[in-house]
Amino acid sequence: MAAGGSASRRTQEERRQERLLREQWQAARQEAHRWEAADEGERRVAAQLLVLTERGWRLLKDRRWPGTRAPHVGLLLVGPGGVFVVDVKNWTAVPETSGGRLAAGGEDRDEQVHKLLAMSRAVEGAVTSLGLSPVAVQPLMVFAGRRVNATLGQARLLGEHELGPMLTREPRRLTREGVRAIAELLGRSFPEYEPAAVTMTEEAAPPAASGDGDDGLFDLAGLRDAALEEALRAPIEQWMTFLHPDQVALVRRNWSGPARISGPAGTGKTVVGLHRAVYLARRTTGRILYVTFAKNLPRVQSTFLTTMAPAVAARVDFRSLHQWAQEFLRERGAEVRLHGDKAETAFSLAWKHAGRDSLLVEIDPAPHYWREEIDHVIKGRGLRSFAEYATVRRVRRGTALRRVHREAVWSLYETYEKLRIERGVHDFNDVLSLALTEARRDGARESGYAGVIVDEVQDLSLVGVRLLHALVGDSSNGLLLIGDGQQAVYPGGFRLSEAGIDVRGDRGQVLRTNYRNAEQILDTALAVVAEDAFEDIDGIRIQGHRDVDLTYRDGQVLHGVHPTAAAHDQALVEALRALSPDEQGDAAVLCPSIRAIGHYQRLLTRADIPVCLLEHYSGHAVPAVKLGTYRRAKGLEFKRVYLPRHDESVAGRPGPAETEDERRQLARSQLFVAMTRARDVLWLGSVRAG
Ligand SMILES: Nc1ncnc2c1ncn2[C@@H]1O[C@H](COP(=O)(O)OP(=O)(O)OP(=O)(O)O)[C@@H](O)[C@H]1O
Repeated sequence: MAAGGSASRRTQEERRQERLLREQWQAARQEAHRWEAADEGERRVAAQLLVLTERGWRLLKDRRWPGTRAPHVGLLLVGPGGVFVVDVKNWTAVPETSGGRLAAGGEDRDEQVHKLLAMSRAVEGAVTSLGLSPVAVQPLMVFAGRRVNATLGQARLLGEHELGPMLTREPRRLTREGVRAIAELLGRSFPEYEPAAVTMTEEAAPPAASGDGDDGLFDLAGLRDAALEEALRAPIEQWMTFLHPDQVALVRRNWSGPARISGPAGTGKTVVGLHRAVYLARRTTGRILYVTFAKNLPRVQSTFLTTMAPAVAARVDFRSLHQWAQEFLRERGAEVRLHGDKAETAFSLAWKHAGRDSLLVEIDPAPHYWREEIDHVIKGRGLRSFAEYATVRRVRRGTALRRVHREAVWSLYETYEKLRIERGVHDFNDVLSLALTEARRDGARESGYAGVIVDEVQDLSLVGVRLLHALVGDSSNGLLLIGDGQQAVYPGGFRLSEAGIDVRGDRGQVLRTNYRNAEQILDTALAVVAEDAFEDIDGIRIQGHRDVDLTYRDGQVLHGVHPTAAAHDQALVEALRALSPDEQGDAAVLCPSIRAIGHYQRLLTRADIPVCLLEHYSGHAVPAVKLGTYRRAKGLEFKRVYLPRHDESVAGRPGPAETEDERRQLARSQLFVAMTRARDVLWLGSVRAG
């Protein structure tokens, strides 16, 4: 019954929309018919755009571009889907795109695209003062009497048939008020060419479109379906369209070589990175690589970019560094035998032969610390000889090692390598080193990437950064590194100069306004790392307690100390149960270790609270509480964040290890990252000691 009822409501709504559109189309045809400067094809295209003006869009005709000798540019269209700079073509020859150029009838017509792009850039510049990102400005060439749907770099090419439905399907990014403000600004910036340029013809008779079928390629059914979908679609998030003007300036910046954007947590670094990816994808015909260290983040970021700019999404590759490196090696036919477990076994044996009875146990008896030393210091930095290791600055490894200790580490490393090679397997570091060798063999021009953007760069190894640099070299706008040394969640580190990357002067930019966290939350998080000065990847030392500008938002930090672990867990369950399903979907429980994840997954499942592990999260709304480690939460954010037993990982552990301070500092950085994922509510659970 219910389904039948909704089907008939849908049919009624379809009919209503169709009637409305037909009326609007006929009125628009009559108005367009009176445009003197246009021929019949252009009038039909104009009529389609006039239909949109009945649906919340504003059309600015015959605009002049002041201060240039460029001819007038035709139409500017502003609507819920953004700003479109429109050039209508009524060519007798069929438009073709090949080799990234526009042609028709065997003649190159690419200069037409260049003119349109130049105008589009002028429009992008004009709307910067309103904080409108270039992603919301699109050059559009429309072909009267044709069916076309293509992109050529930044320009979209649409036929008369596709125009109305495609524009109606654009993501909803501007409100009615936004459309009005932008149209007014553009009206002032690009005045009408000449008041007389668009005049009425003498003959004001209605054209032959009064229902006798002469609708050209007007796709009534397509537009009807798009209009029905539009009513159901929620607007996309504000940050996908509007930025701070300083952020827009970074998105549009022309850098003569590698560049870096840094800034404390929540200052919009990733947001700038995503807009920049779209900007570069539109400026070039090449591919853009967007890389992070974390495995789950690329999926989430790809979802965001697809929502922001569906037309270029397929040209931006979101990858984790290791995933990308493996694909790269496979494509080149290079053999990779990555086998984490067998490599781990090789290390365990190496520890037995060359570690557990060595001097190293004086410093730390746990093999894990020495595994990290090999991974992050020796192999992560691509060290080849003991001479190099003997003198290397061990960035973010505060525990001092004397020469005898370094000799013992080197002997452990050599034993591990021998056993690993005997087993015929590679570890994660080997994958990056092999890829670096391949990339250097090919040279930057062969990589096919017009731009590489690295997010959370502080988590990469030196070899990883060298690899990504090798893909684009020092080309203009080639490499953009985004990150914040304070949020390093892995041991070890490097300086950019060691990778041969120079970001001095205007190529190093800092963002300072936090848009994410309520003040109380940020204060609580900063208190954790207040004493931990750190060295950023540009080699500059920064105090733990940084000055950050806050955008006003109210929030809460709830700290509960419970007498027992069971009472603590019960309090967590009750806090999550009190949330509505939507609120649960915007909440995350974060833990320092994988073991703790298992515990809380069982706890929440038993309490019938839906759970989505962060490793399966893709950025789409899911009505379930997210659950993952602090490391997995990197780069993400949630309205509510729950940190059970949050103080235990940063508390000291019993035992003599000299590495304890270093470990605790790393644990504080991880806790800081976890806390700064919270926008509105940060729940901190503790179990009373003793
Ligand atoms: N100009 C802006 N206006 C409003 N909100 C913004 C703006 N820029 C960014 N934001 C919001 O700020 C939040 C943080 O942005 P983003 O994730 O890019 O920060 P980040 O610096 O990469 O953070 P982190 O280093 O902690 O991962 C996001 O919710 C984003 O929506």
